[in-house]
Amino acid sequence: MAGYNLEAIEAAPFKDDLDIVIPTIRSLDFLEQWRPFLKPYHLIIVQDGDPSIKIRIPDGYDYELYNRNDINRILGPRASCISFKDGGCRCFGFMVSKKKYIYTIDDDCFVAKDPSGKEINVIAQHIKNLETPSTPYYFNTLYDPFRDGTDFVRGYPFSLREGVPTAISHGLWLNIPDYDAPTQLVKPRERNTSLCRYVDAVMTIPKGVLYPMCGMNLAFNRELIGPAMYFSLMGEGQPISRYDDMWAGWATKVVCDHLGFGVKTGLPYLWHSKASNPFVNLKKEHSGIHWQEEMIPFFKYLRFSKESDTAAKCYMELSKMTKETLGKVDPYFVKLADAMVAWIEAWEELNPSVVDDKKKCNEKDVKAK
Ligand SMILES: O=c1ccn([C@@H]2O[C@H](COP(=O)(O)OP(=O)(O)O[C@H]3O[C@@H](CO)[C@H](O)[C@H]3O)[C@@H](O)[C@H]2O)c(=O)[nH]1
Ligand SMILES: [Mn+2]
Repeated sequence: MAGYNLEAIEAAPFKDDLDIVIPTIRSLDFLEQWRPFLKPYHLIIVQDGDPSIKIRIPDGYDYELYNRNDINRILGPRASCISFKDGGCRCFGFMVSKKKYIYTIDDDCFVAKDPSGKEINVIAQHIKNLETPSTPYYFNTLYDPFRDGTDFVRGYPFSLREGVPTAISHGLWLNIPDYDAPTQLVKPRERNTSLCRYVDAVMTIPKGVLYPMCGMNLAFNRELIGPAMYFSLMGEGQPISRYDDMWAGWATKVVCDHLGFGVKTGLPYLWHSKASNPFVNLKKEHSGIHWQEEMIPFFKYLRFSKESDTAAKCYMELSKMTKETLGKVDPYFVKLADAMVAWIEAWEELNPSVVDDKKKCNEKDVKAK
């Protein structure tokens, strides 16, 4: 793999460039097992539910902890855009981070082993995925050409071999797969534990193709796509749940396609341990199962204007399109569209440097002319 020193990426944990965001309603004992891999990093823990409950965080980790009182204090009226009693609250951690990369993981996920029995360093693999280009415009039949021991195949145009910057790295799961409730109900004992289901591949999701992004083993470049990584309004008071990450996945994919960024899926795997209750999940996600037949064509056919040249501008335009088109499906989408605006306004208030720098550059350009 020309030009990329995998050993350097493996060794350099990028600890000053990456925050780990964990949504939780439980204690964080799962971090004990992750210590060899996650301890060097700064954690942003978003405690959901009752803020008066004290959660236990294992010693030795460097972290900041936010509960609902903190979210309300920091965001004021805009706090209503952050889900309550739903794992989607994690996106608050994306907003308050100041780092280039985010890795987000659920608290029922553990270290998995690859077919050789070696423990998988999810951070090292995600960083490799994010630090090497994506190839969304032409499919490479040997999958990720930037991995050690592989390359572009014959017939791959040299004009496309530079690839594009990678914005998102979507990891997978052994043991409990991310199934929806109906599938869980008909296949209650299905486990992804046989090594033949360990697919040793990383691939770019082609431009124009959507995918079901799961939030439990996910990394992304905050500077490229952060403002669009809004885990939509779910949980208490909302008619839909367990679609927070799906919405974020569809939205970030269309924004990446528009801005020329890439999305990869595949390695790394982790071990998902907790099968949530399929009957509870059915109640939570039934609207999503119905509405996704409308949401997916909406994302598939939408087009951004050329003026939308940043993730934040795309997201503001997406909010308008959501209200106009999906608002006819259900009033929930009108509320969601407003929440999307509040999210961007809050993001820009907490992250002024990027927005202001862009404005200053533009003003300088104008003066120079
Ligand atoms: O009200 C809540 C519920 C959960 N959390 C935290 O969010 C994650 C995920 O919770 P859990 O593992 O119980 O949920 P799953 O049924 O496995 O589904 C989630 O995992 C993915 C799909 O499998 C997707 O991320 C979710 O749909 C944990 O860290 C909980 O502590 C919460 O903050 N608030
Ligand atoms: Mn889970």
